[in-house]
Amino acid sequence: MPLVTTTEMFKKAYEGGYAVGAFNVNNMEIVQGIVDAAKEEQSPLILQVSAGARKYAKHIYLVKLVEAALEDSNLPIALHLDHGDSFEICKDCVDGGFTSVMIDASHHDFDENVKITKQVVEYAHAHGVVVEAELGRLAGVEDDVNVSDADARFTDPEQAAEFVHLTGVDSLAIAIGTSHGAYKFKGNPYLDFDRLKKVGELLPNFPIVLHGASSVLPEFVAKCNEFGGNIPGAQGVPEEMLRKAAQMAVCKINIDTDLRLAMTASVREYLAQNPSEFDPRKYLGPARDAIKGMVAHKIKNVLGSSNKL
Ligand SMILES: O=C(CO)COP(=O)(O)O
Ligand SMILES: O=C[C@H](O)COP(=O)(O)O
Ligand SMILES: [Zn+2]
Ligand SMILES: [Zn+2]
Repeated sequence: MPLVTTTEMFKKAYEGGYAVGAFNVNNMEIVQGIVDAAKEEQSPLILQVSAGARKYAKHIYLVKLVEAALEDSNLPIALHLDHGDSFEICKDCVDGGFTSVMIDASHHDFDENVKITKQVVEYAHAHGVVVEAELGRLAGVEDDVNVSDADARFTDPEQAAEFVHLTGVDSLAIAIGTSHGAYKFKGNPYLDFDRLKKVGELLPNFPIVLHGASSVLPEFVAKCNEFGGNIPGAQGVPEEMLRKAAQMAVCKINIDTDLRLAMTASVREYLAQNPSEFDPRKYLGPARDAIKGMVAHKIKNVLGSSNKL
């Protein structure tokens, strides 16, 4: 089966009250762990690549890994650019075989965001590629995504509706309280579900995307800290809230931090317990298994996308 766009996936997810997981990929073990889990669960899948991933692994290696995953799994897989910050990077990915791109011009003002997004939509649609955009700002800190808490702004529902109509975008990432990384909430977790509901009412049948949706699973944080790590006070989005969002207008749930934590916890544990081992396959194998287990859990118990091919 060739790569697919997200159009059909989102239509089914919207109607079925579940979400499709979009997992960030950076190397072979991560791709294999995710795809093996999706295969076991017979789930549709979005594999997404950030600018940082393209810098780390090179575009061509990631595309070839995903092509291998397609052949190996026979699943409907979309290959998506995560947080493209310019027309040029989106064009590069459209030309380079992706079936979906995100133009994140949310750091610009509304009119400029509309203008850049429209330009990407025009080019992508002419090449059979779908487009995700972002309105509102998420808080959080990661390599190529760095917005201070003070900058974070929740999405205005009326503006979201206007933005979608003006740009012709296929899906929209909104800010309702999630953030990137492992430190999402200082106190009790809170997501603005009334805002999400309003967006859903103003944009019927339109797929919404939730970024910063890792739940920062306590077992992985504890394992990292037990075996020499130092990530105190990490906190993610409770899985109960993700389930609720998936039943509403959210059709795509982005997960990266949980992959990083699963992998790092496993590598730390293995190396601490086997100090004389130095064969990378010995610690990357279990790390791949840890990713597979975590992703299978998400698909089955959180996203609800098992057996939805
Ligand atoms: O939104 C993300 C990628 O775009 C990932 O979010 P997390 O940091 O919560 O995994
Ligand atoms: O949203 C950001 C993703 O987690 C990707 O992070 P990255 O830019 O460090 O690859
Ligand atoms: Zn953004
Ligand atoms: Zn994101």
